[in-house]
Amino acid sequence: MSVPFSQELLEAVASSMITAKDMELLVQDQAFIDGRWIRKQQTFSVQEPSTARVLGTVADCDLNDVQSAIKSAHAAQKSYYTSTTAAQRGSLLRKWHDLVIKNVEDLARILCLENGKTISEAKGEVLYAASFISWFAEEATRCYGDTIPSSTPNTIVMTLKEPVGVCGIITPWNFPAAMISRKVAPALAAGCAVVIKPPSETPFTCLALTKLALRAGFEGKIIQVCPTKNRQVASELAINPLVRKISFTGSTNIGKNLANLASGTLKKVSLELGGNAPFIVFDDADVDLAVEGAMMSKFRCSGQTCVCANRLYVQRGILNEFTRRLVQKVSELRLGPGIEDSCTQGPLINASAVDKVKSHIEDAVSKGAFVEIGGSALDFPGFFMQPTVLSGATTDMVVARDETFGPLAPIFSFDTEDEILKLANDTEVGLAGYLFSRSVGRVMRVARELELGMCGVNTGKISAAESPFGGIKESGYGLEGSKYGMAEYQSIKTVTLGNVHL
Ligand SMILES: NC(=O)c1ccc[n+]([C@@H]2O[C@H](COP(=O)([O-])OP(=O)(O)OC[C@H]3O[C@@H](n4cnc5c(N)ncnc54)[C@H](O)[C@@H]3O)[C@@H](O)[C@H]2O)c1
Ligand SMILES: O=CCCC(=O)O
Repeated sequence: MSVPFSQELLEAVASSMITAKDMELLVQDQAFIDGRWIRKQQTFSVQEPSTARVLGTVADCDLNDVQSAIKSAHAAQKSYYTSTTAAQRGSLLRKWHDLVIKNVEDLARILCLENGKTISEAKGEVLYAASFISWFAEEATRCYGDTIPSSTPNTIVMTLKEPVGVCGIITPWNFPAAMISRKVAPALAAGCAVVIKPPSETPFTCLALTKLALRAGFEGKIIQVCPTKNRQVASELAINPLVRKISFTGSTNIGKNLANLASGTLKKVSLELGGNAPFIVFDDADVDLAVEGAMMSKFRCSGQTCVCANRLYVQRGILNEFTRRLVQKVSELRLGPGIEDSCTQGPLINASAVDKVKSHIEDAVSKGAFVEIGGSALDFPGFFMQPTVLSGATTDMVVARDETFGPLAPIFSFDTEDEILKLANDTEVGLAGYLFSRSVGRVMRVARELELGMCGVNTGKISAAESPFGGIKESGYGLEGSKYGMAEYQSIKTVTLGNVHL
């Protein structure tokens, strides 16, 4: 873990603001409503997490803007669906995908600057975001209905899959590109129109993706983007009766709040909420693989992913060896501004994210945990927190219950399978989890008993366009990606064709 930053590196960062060339091509600071880019008097600023400077300002939409966007999307949605075939919608998505790939460097730069993740992670995220677009370009043409043997003579029962209508899309800052494309691509494939409220910390990536979608040929009113810092304005998406579906990714409390608001008009709702992932290493695991998995799962995006390992449980027989090797790997990380190629860990999103990690460390240490490596925030204008490993973590510590959402790996120990299942499931959320063991029997037993939506076995990498993504318990409901992802944006209509001999 190398700090402090060198003079060269600081200079590289100083010259890293979004350039005029990017501005012309992809950077956009206006809202997109009713097929037009709208400049607003009222704006809000976006901070660069690596320097705490203002990266730019963006239109701050008011209630009127959001209502106009919804009305316009509603007016346009039906004809979009009826005037396009599934193959045509797929083809538009493929063009969008190709433009995203063509612009991967610029998109990654914008994403890296506004989010802070390293440039290589940012490129990885843009490719990941693109993979959802191409996946749903294919799925568009595979939305089969059923014909059902009827219990009534001379009758055919069939089902039609139809778009739900206007979809409100609300996403978080930790994946500024992928969280948008994972929702917008299936919605457009199904024939819906979308009104997007991008995260106020990272709106530029969403606006750039929107520009590319328009270039690909999507009709302007099918995609509307309303950046706003005002939560009440954003919640109009959950309230307005013209919106028929709300798809939200973010924290559990806001998700519950939006679900309550959406119940007023009984909208279809998908919620991808917070996690508290257990990462379980049994004595019979391949330790190198487990350490590699922990590095990937814990330190991706500096620990700010919903599927990040939050609690590392290691069986006592390999506790010391695992801890030693993990600490060694963490010592090789390079913390610094994401835009600098050689850095492997970027800053956190803002000062309160750093404070949260610090408070989890302080609480754990006050209750007996030991800081094996890291432990401090950097005294630097950006929001840098050292990757940290704690040993001796126990269940009374805040880290056992709360999603840290930062680069903190607390190591707990356990002895038996029964004990670890109780510990792992002792949380109100159930998004992702990981387990490492060479025993197939154990893997199947434990994977079945874990209360999770997603379980990585002998791997820290579980996210992919083809894999169903979603949680259980208070991590929400609904699935994204995969063959199930389209259904979230469709309703099934049953058509009963009677007296077919007529
Ligand atoms: N399950 C998943 O797929 C998944 C993926 C990424 C992040 N997350 C979770 O998201 C959280 C981190 O993201 P965050 O801090 O941006 O979450 P957040 O809930 O604060 O914000 C998410 C989005 O909701 C908006 N928002 C906030 N209050 C709102 C309101 N009252 N009405 C309408 N919109 C509102 C925000 O502006 C942002 O766009 C973590 O808990 C993480 O686990 C979950
Ligand atoms: O933060 C949650 C989403 C990240 C992912 O898709 O793996």
